[in-house]
Amino acid sequence: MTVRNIIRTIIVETPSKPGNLGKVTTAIGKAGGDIGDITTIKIGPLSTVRDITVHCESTEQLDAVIESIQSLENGIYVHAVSDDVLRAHEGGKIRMVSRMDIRSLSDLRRVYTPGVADVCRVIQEDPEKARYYTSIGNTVAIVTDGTAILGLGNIGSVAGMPVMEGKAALFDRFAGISGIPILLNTSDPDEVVSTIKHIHQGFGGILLEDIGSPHCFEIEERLKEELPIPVMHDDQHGTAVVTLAAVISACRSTDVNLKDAVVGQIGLGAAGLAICRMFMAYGVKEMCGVDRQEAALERLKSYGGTPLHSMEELMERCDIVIATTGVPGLIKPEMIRKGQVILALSNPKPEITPEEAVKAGAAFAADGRSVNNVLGFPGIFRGVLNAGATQISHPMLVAAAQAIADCTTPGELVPHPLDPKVHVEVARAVESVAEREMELEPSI
Ligand SMILES: NC(=O)C1=CN([C@@H]2O[C@H](COP(=O)(O)OP(=O)(O)OC[C@H]3O[C@@H](n4cnc5c(N)ncnc54)[C@H](O)[C@@H]3O)[C@@H](O)[C@H]2O)C=CC1
Ligand SMILES: CC(=O)C(=O)O
Ligand SMILES: [Mg+2]
Repeated sequence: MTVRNIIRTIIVETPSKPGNLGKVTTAIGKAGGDIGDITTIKIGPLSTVRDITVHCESTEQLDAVIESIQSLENGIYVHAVSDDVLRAHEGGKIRMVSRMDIRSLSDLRRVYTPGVADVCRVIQEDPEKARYYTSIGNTVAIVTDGTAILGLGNIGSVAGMPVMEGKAALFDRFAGISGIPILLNTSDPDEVVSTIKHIHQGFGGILLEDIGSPHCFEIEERLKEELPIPVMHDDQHGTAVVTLAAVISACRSTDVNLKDAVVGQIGLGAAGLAICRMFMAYGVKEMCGVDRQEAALERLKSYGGTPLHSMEELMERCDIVIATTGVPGLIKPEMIRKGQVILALSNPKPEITPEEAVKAGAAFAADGRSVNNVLGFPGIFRGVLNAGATQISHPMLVAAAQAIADCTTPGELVPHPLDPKVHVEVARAVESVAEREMELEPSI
């Protein structure tokens, strides 16, 4: 499938006669545009106005689509072109809402003063009760320092807020969890750790997001050690879980034994290194990697992986190739070996489109739209919060990957993210491992 990141709504007026909408849709298709929704806005005796959502590969293609419609003439007009994605973000994507109806004075006194004071006292006497009488146990901080926002780089945490709001929306939609974005204006590990430590008690868990490497590794490790609540850097472990699930499915379909396959990782940053660690822990014997930074190669080596000298060598040697570099178009079609599995996961644009990879001979190919950590993090946090676990462990992550793979229909690499079953199954798998671990090592 071609990557069509430009989504616009074109407002088109046509004469109210049969056949005119067909002319417009044909004109859009001829210029290479892909049609999404069509909504009729007005039907008059003489003319009809419709909103037509069009997905394009580039602004040049969008211009060609508009030109193609306009050239139809004979009463067919483009009135306006609006940017749906920007429009959808007007006012932000999330807000805090009350779970209580406040209609009477007695409601007010129950929700707020004086009634609330009794609840404060109950929690003061037994802080554990905050889990029952506040939203803390169902709230996760989504913390970024803005240094690795998608593949856009260090654009700052305010510019990254739309991503954090997106994660919060997904937490709510798929797991019923309140996600609260926290935008840091420091990426110094000491300051980040200290800031999160000072605010952690308002949250049931901490999701670190789009924090660049290598400082993300130290920040996560220290927070995991020092905080009594689950902490997970999603770009590391959420991505590794979903990638492992996708590769398990690909191996099932191609009759390849994953543990015997040679797996190559291009880009050994937050996502890439965690993917390597996850695959090696799963039992992959030969895990190769490349990165343009020597220190990243050293890190791979320290975990038992094999650093290679070039991407060409990796492409030549590996059966399964995963890329998380943030560099669009990095993998050229001529580098692909017949029968390879190619997961080019960078957002918003992959290292190679699945369409190009399959055309070049890949047996399976996917990008970051389908193999995306959205399949993991909502259920992972639902599971640990349900269990009251204080850590997210490696066995929980493997169980999450297995649950995702088990929800995948044959022929697909991963389930559809809107399939509610996948999030429920991930939560169930994580919760049951968490409970087992807590039985073995109950916290004091
Ligand atoms: N599909 C998904 O669920 C996810 C996708 N990603 C994507 O992965 C990409 C990387 O994200 P992070 O790991 O968080 O960033 P990062 O900045 O921690 O890592 C990027 C790594 O790629 C390396 N790199 C850059 N250009 C390279 C090249 N030409 N050859 C070899 N190595 C190169 C860098 O040196 C760095 O080590 C982003 O585009 C992000 O959108 C990240 C997390 C989840
Ligand atoms: C999906 C995601 O977390 C990323 O691209 O950074
Ligand atoms: Mg991310």
